[in-house]
Amino acid sequence: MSQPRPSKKFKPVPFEYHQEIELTIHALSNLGQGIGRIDVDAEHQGWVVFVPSTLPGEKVLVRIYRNDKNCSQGDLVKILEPSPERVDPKCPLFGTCGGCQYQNLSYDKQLEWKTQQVQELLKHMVGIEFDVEPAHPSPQEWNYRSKLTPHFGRPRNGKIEEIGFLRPGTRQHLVDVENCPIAMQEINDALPQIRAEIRANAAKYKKNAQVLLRVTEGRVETNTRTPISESVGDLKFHFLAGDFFQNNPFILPAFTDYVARQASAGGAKFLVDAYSGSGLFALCLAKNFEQVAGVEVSETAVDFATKNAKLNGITNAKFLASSAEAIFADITFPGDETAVVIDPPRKGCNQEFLDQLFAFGPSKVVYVSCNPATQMRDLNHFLEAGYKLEEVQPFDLFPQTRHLECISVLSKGEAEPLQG
Ligand SMILES: C[S@@+](CC[C@H](N)C(=O)[O-])C[C@H]1O[C@@H](n2cnc3c(N)ncnc32)[C@H](O)[C@@H]1O
Repeated sequence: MSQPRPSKKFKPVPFEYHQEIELTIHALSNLGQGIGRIDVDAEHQGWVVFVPSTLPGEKVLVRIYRNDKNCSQGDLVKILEPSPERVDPKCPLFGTCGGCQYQNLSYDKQLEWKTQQVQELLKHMVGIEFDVEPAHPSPQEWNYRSKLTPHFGRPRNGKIEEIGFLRPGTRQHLVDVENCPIAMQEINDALPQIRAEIRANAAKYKKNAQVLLRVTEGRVETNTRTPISESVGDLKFHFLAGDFFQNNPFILPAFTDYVARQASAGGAKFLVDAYSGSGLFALCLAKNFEQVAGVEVSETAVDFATKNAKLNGITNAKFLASSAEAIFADITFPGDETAVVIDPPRKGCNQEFLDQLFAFGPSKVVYVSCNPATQMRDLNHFLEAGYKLEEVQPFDLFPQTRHLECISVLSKGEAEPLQG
């Protein structure tokens, strides 16, 4: 058998290509990989090695495939001493499919690591030691996702091959996914027929594509332009199947209740919901405020938010189609009596938005984020502008994966104790 050869770019320091080393894993990275440190030689002491599918406390045999400037990357060859927290993954594709990173870790430990990850980001990116609240668990650990978007490549020799998700660490290699244990049962029931239809219509696809499967009222919708609905507590939301809506419905009542409790704790009379989508926070929180304004860039989402207010009999909320960067131009609420909920896309807030927000000067800010790293970057600006960090509460909207939502609560001046 011929020996595997490195690419021309391979840098053979400090390890040779496919060198096997024993390593003890001590932490998880924010990409969900195990992190180990090893003293390689006098020049490379405490050298960091990243290894997917490994857990803290485990002793493992690793095969190195890349050396970077400050660290190396390896593949797991063998677990020499497993962690007591290791569990059997539910999905036979775990480790091959890039969708989940933590199926091999008990759920309690997943939550602990997510909490610790936020704590460490606060230390390293904001420079503060802060007691993060324990991550709020999802009531459902499996079959929770109401949306799945499997990808597929354009046909080769007239045939569509894999329909699924990227392999870990690649941008083009797909793994075929027939069933996904984190997707709702409705999605898994619909998948075989949808996959068969894609393959039967292969000639239609000239480029790489993806298919949407979105659960609504016990069925699956695939047309991104079809209006669908979802209930959160006693409110009903309509939105286009392809537009943004949080995709773990089981945790949403606790998630929105937390935001409501925090936003109203300081006694603000008015609420601004920036990046408001189809009105989730604005409408769930409206009963706690005299007036509410939502701002959102997607005109269809604003139309739905306006209709959702009417549908739920809410009369004190209005929605504006505008970029959040120009959000306060049309807001007449007094800043010191206003709470602001911010829920931006993964890239976080830009400076233009933050400058405007600080000039408006809300008494309270509840910052909801699906990307704690950009949230921590932004928190530095809040602290510089005189806001105080009151509480940081991760919510696990994405069990079995490295993802989480993180809520940071900020107030202007002195923090007031929470009621109730
Ligand atoms: C993470 S989603 C949150 C939506 C809503 N808060 C929810 O939970 O359903 C972010 C939203 O920001 C909107 N968005 C993106 N860039 C924006 C911008 N510059 N100004 C206003 N809204 C923006 C997107 O259309 C999307 O609806």
